[in-house]
Amino acid sequence: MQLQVALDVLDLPSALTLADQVSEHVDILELGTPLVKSAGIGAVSAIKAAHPDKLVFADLKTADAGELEAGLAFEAGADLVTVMGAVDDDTIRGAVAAGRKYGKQVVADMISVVDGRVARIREVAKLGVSFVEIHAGLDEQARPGYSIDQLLEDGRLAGVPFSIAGGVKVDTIGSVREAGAKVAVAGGAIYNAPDPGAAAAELKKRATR
Ligand SMILES: O=C(CO)[C@H](O)[C@H](O)COP(=O)(O)O
Repeated sequence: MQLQVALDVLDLPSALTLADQVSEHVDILELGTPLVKSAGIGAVSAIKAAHPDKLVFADLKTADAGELEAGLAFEAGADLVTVMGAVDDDTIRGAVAAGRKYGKQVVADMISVVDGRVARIREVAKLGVSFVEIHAGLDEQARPGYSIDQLLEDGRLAGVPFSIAGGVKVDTIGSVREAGAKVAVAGGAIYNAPDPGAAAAELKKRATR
């Protein structure tokens, strides 16, 4: 299973510093949505230039104009982008068309799709995305009683390639791997750690056990 670090910081210098600290232990460097919004699409190019050996993931969370927005990120050097799994099928189709044009990957972020999530995952997979990200966002995670377990169960049931995002930590990444995830996404567990490099190394060790 691959490990993806979510660089959920708000400026490019901080993102470059964090990427330097963790890159040797991760497979994918994600520019978090707040980073892309605050630093601009040029941050994708900067991260890719600094780490050309790593896959760069632009978490656009595109909700409209899928081909246009995905194309912007691919032109900037992204290897993967997100389109929202909850939006119009034509928006997803457009992002997929851009992926085909650039030879890059499109990931459907299933954030906020809770009821009927397995069925929608299967629908979106048929639209041509490379995989789906079964995802509980920061606001959902903050609610009392949140558990990653339902994400894992839906991944097991859906039967399509998936990643998991939503508070992946040292004590849950083994379950993420056992559920059959292609990628585990970790943000806070890495960037909030006293030593992000050591935190990423420990997660990677458990991701590939
Ligand atoms: O896309 C995101 C929030 O919308 C985060 O990048 C994602 O949830 C991973 O971060 P964490 O491990 O802290 O949940």
